[in-house]
Amino acid sequence: MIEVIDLKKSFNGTEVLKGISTVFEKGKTNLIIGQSGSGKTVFMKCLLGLITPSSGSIRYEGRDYAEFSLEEKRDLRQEMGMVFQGSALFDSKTVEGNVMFPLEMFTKQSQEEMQERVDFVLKRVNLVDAHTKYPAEISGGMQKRVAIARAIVMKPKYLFCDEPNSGLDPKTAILIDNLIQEITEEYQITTVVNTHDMNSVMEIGEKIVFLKDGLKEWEGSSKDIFKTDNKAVSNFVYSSELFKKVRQMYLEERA
Ligand SMILES: Nc1ncnc2c1ncn2[C@@H]1O[C@H](COP(=O)(O)OP(=O)(O)OP(=O)(O)O)[C@@H](O)[C@H]1O
Repeated sequence: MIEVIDLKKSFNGTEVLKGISTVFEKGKTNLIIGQSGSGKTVFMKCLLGLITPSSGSIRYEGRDYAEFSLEEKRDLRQEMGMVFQGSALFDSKTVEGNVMFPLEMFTKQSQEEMQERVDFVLKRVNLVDAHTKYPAEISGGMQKRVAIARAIVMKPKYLFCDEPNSGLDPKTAILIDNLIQEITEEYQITTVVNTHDMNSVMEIGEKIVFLKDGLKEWEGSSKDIFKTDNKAVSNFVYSSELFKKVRQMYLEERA
């Protein structure tokens, strides 16, 4: 679980995060949405410990990050998996080499143990025949699966995904979303996803935090988002005619 309390961040006197408080529970897929420039990336980088907040606190399993020793910060970093926008795989390494990389870097496991773990996670993301292929030889959806396998190979407590669907067709995007949600639940990970994808909001939004101008404007689940009368969130989510119609049908069905 991650608790965020009155988080603020300024750059050169400009406040970008203006006091955000929220809770991300384990076993849940938590989404951060909001317009470009609303502070999503800065917020996620604070959660990852890559940016130091100006004030406020972030608690991991109840413990304030500011109180962690350097060693504890390093340990925490190893409990965090990350799926980057565009997958960020090493082109010169095979699928297997990419997934094994964190184990080689951060553990003292034997080759056999590492191989067993790599085989397990690749199977878990439904990639069984791609071990020796290079990223350029597989599809974007498969690359995403490799990125997810690499993110979970160290058995993380926390999983952060930055725009995991960017560049994918809608059907593949839904498969990737569902995979992230399944893994989150199965391994009881606290997952935070930064997304622009409204399909993701509807499909896997167990908890959605909507940021606007550096503030939490709204939070709730994908079900709540159908019913909300918050103008900012409905203007953002229902900016397309299709989603307006979906929402209308949902509300009519329940009238
Ligand atoms: N290192 C930095 N120095 C100064 N300003 C920054 C820095 N990083 C981000 N900002 C500013 O913080 C604001 C929020 O940026 P952020 O990247 O978090 O937005 P975002 O919601 O992730 O946008 P997008 O959806 O386009 O990725 C922007 O005005 C940005 O210019």
